[in-house]
Amino acid sequence: MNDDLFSLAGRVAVVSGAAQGLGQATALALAQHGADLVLLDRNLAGAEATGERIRAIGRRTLVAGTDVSDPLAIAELFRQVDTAFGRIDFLGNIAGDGHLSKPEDLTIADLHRVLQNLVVGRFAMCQEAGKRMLAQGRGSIMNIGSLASSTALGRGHIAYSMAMGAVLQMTRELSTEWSYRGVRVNCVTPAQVVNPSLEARMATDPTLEGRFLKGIPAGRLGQPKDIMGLAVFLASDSSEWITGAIIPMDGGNMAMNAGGTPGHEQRTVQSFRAESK
Ligand SMILES: NC(=O)C1=CN([C@@H]2O[C@H](COP(=O)(O)OP(=O)(O)OC[C@H]3O[C@@H](n4cnc5c(N)ncnc54)[C@H](O)[C@@H]3O)[C@@H](O)[C@H]2O)C=CC1
Ligand SMILES: O=C(O)C(=O)C[C@H](O)C(=O)CO
Repeated sequence: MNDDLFSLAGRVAVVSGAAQGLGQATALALAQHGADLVLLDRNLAGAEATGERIRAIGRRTLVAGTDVSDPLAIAELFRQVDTAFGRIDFLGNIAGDGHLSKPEDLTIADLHRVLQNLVVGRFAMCQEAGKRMLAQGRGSIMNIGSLASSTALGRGHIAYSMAMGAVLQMTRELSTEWSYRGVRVNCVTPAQVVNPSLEARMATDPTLEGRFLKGIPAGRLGQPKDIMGLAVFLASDSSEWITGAIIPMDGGNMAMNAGGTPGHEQRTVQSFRAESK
């Protein structure tokens, strides 16, 4: 155990989705605590910009425009990591985006695309990183799931929820298979965190933020910075006995058992009965 509870000096972390949002915040936090970084994002220019900030504080980087829905590209990336760093201590498995469609309108092609991106992509990343971590006898993986991993959101989240539910079970299975060999696997499940697509949806529907906030006792939406300390903790030796955990990062959403935010104003049972007469 390191003297500094949260030191990542000498560690190598791979972070997907590193161009912006939760991935970028994770990468910056890990670098601030001493880790060298492998940064990947299909937005290569964005990942490069994150890399510049990380090199400015003296850490080494490998930056790639890898699309995580392409398992061959992932395998190639990890070969490059072997050459550049020769080890992997932490995986922040974060890249991904949403997809909205009513269940009755969801095309099978879109369903495949969402599952390929969020489920196959997250798994291929875990598998490549995990094989190396198992060989080292240590490592930590942080999968990003969602409040949609364990509760229905409605409002067109069918494909996304199916995928994020799978990410949660993937985490539990991998933790069960790998933890006794030194590889920990956890799942962070955020509620609504501000990002460009969420902001665009809130701009289109001015009632949306208020409805989100009804499900968030902490009284505000999440910000990318909210993941920084948690990511450092999960990457550090301080979380040595934390594995298979589902960690809500949600301003209290799961605790109040509100589930997702309904697509309509809440109605009391009384008013619902009156309407149904
Ligand atoms: N923002 C939110 O409210 C929540 C987000 N999440 C999940 O957290 C993850 C990160 O979310 P944010 O940082 O807010 O999103 P974001 O949209 O700000 O950033 C996502 C990043 O991932 C990259 N990316 C997307 N698909 C990719 C692919 N196939 N290959 C490589 N890069 C890809 C994008 O280029 C972008 O840089 C996503 O998987 C999202 O589904 C989960 C719960 C809540
Ligand atoms: O509730 C919504 O609408 C969301 O978009 C939820 C979050 O943004 C999300 O991505 C859940 O994972």
